Amino acid sequence: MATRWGLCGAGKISNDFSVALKTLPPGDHQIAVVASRSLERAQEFAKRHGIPKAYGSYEELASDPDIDIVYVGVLHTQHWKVGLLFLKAGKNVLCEKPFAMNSRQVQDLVAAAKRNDVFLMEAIWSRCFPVHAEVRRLLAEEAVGEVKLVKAYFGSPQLHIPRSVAKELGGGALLDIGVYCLQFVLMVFRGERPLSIQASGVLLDSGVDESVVVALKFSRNRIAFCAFSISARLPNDAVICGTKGSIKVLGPMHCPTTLVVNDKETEYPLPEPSLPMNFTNSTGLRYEAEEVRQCLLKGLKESPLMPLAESVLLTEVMDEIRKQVGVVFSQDSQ
Ligand SMILES: NC(=O)C1=CN([C@@H]2O[C@H](COP(=O)(O)OP(=O)(O)OC[C@H]3O[C@@H](n4cnc5c(N)ncnc54)[C@H](OP(=O)(O)O)[C@@H]3O)[C@@H](O)[C@H]2O)C=CC1
Ligand SMILES: O=C(O)[C@H](O)[C@H](O)[C@H](O)CO
Repeated sequence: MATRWGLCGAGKISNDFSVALKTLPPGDHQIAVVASRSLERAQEFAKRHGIPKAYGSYEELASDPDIDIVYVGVLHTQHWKVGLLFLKAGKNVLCEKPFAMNSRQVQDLVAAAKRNDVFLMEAIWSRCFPVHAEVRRLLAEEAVGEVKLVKAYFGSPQLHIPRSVAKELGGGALLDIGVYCLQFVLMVFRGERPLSIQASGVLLDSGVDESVVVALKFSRNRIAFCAFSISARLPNDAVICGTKGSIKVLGPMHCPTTLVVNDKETEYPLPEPSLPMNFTNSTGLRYEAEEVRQCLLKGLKESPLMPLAESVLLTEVMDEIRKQVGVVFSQDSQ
């Protein structure tokens, strides 16, 4: 029986998610419906992607009994509101990153999932990539000795994109792309809460972060350094430095296909898309979709690859960084 998906939002990432699912066996994944605030946009999207049903409201999607899980692909300013709508309707939810605008909103989502006994996962798709699985395997066998330092960069010039720069649209580097650097560090250090966080950043006139650097300290004298920017192009790689060698995830580290372990390079190629995509390596969204399917088949309520407790910690770390660099959203006082 195929996993039946309902898409919330008919935008860019939903387009890529739909195309990525087409690289998986149709007996395993089907997109049953797409919902948009605009029925016309939903119908156009459904026609382009061969989706049988289109709704002009998220509420209709929340009431549809014939879907197994909702993919939330709307702006992160909407994740909390629409996530609660679906969770309270008893729907399983895969919600795009960042989970929500702050840790209080994330905790509300987690509480609603537990209260309604449904599956919930933050779509940190990176963790489902074969490269990240290999990184976890190498770390488990201490292939580079004791890890002492982690570095993760992500710079993507996107000041021309409204949702990247407007505060009311959840703009800023941290929530959009810094989240990938920080999640990588937490993955390497197995979800440990950092002992200290030191952040420094520069803000746009809109009050969102343009570029940020962060130093994090962990137990046993381990440290991490992250830099992320929506104006500068950075190498976008991540490096794990141990006492016996190094592991390098080549850019784009958030959707990687190349791993270098002690100077030995291995490729993990992606399938080609059947339709145009909006973002880099988006057929890699297939990996998180399959992770979700496997979780649902096992009756799990969260993914071991991105546990809800780690999503809460990740957002708490981002809250602290925002506090230090001076980015405040309206959602922080609601
Ligand atoms: N995993 C990944 O690789 C990526 C993840 N993302 C994440 O996906 C989410 C969506 O990003 P993206 O697809 O680029 O966004 P889009 O600009 O394409 O918007 C997505 C949807 O959000 C809704 N929306 C857009 N603007 C507004 C607004 N002003 N007010 C209310 N709703 C609005 C619309 O839904 P509707 O159709 O219902 O009107 C739209 O279709 C973000 O949270 C982003 O972080 C983005 C890129 C890559
Ligand atoms: O998740 C992402 O990839 C981000 O939302 C950015 O919008 C962008 O795609 C990075 O280049």
